[in-house]
Amino acid sequence: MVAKAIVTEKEAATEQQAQEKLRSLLPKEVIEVFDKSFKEFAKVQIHAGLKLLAHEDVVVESPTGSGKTLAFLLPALTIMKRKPKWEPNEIGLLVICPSRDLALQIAHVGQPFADALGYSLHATIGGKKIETDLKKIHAGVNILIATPGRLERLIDGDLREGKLKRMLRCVEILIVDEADKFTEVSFAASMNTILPCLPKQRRTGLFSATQAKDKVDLAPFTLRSPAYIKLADEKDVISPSSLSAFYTIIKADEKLCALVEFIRSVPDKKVLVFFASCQCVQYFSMILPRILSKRKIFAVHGKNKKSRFSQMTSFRKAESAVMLSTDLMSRGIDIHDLDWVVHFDIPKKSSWFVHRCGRAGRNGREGSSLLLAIPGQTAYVNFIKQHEHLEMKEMKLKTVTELKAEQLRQKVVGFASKSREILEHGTSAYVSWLKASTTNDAHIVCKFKELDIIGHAHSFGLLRLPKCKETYERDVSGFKRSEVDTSTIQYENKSLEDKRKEIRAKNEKRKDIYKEKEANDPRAQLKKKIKEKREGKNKKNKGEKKSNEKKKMELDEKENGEDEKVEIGEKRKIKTEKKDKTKKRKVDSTDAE
Ligand SMILES: Nc1ncnc2c1ncn2[C@@H]1O[C@H](COP(=O)(O)OP(=O)(O)OP(=O)(O)O)[C@@H](O)[C@H]1O
Repeated sequence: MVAKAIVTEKEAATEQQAQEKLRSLLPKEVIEVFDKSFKEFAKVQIHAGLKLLAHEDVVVESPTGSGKTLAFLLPALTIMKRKPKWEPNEIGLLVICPSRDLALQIAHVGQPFADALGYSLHATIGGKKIETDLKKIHAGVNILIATPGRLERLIDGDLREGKLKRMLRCVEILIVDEADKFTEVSFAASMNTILPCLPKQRRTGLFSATQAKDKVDLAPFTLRSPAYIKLADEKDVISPSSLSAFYTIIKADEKLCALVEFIRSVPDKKVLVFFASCQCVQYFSMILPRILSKRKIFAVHGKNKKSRFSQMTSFRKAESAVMLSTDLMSRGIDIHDLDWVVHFDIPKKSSWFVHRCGRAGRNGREGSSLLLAIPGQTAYVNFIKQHEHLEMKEMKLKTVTELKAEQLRQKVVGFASKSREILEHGTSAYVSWLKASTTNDAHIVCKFKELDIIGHAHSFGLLRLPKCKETYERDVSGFKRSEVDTSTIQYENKSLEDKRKEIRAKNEKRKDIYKEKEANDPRAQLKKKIKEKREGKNKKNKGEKKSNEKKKMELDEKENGEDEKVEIGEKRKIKTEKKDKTKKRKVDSTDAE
């Protein structure tokens, strides 16, 4: 597959001409909806739109927040409009994206255009019943926005009727948003189910801020001599020029204190904090509201599927708030007034880092990102600069002190000492952090064995250091173990506590019954006696055995010694006899000579 030359500014003539050219190609319904919200097309919308409308496949790489969503929706809807009528059971546009939240966001952007054109649009994401979704799609869909896993399950679930496959065979445009994400193994199975259902004679557009570095990874999409459109801001980097990236070096013990002090320093800003795992988001969403009681704190992660949408909506609406999230929100999510992105932990893949940063500084609006790095992670700053072309400047968090960190640790230990939920979530969060720290792609530059895991345990406010593979091999003597008896810590949730008490009582009762049974059961008594006797005997035997063994060894030594002596004596005797014989023979022979 020989790709065409990279599209450059020259090729698209002047910006104004290009604007007019694209405007002339779009249906009036689309223009009317677009003009309600925007004045002119973004650069990526011009370049991608002109290529797609010229019947070319495209691979588009454009900075985060540069307007890629409309860059594929506008031309895709225009291509659909070329067909006079779309029947309810014909899907003309299929958009695949990696997360539910992004699918809903794309549907939200595309709905007004679909309504204006009279097309039915549906976003199919996990969490709803397969049958319900299939029923809705069978009733009639022209534009389908789907997460791959969900679409795979719908195709598998519809095999009997096969109506969905027939609908997919009408697809004229396939759009894959955050396309490089689909080169990850986790999506391979789903894509292998979906792609063969689509007609080969279609337009395909792959969009992302970071396209796959190896073009071989794009093979499954069967692109036909695609145009590679690579747009970058002035500094020729993936991140927009409106984004300022920082890092700060803090001790592991002071990490939570650094996050709290930073959030306090931006009271009227919108902050998005990224953690390494769901468990960390769950845990810190329990303790941060107790520390920053005046701030609105929201949380989204893969486990809170039900409340995720409402948390996102509330965060979007809030003037100033803090959102705690996993990398679920690292791609595509558009919160146009987000001011800060904070990396509490580094992501699993370094390419996700720039996507995380790109949640801020969108579409020309100023935004910033801050990496909380601990000693041993400074190499990560250069790693990102080298691999992701994102330069970070150092920032000092002056209000963070050892004393404040220790006071905060004791405060969190206090929370955990009164709430079993916090105690248990803290431990599982810390264990998940340990595992994440050994599996990210930067462990080459940030070696796990150099990470201060004890300092992190203090930052998590743990009462006990969990026993697991990662802590097992380490010197944990520096850990500040709390004297609180954790078995006395109760759940805040009454029903949970009652259940725990019930289980403990049952266990105690079982132990008493066993003891009583053993005391009253002659056979058990006999068994116990025999066992004791045997143990006694064994002990005695062991003792005797040991002493016998010792005696035997002594005897052996002795016997061996004697045997050896005898042996040596006999050997010596034999030798002397031999000597005598040879002497005698000599004497004889000399006589004979
Ligand atoms: N032509 C335009 N003029 C002004 N703003 C626009 C235009 N097109 C899109 N936007 C706005 O820019 C913001 C970013 O758009 P979008 O989410 O499509 O960016 P993106 O490139 O897909 O970002 P990401 O790489 O993070 O997915 C949105 O708030 C959107 O409303």
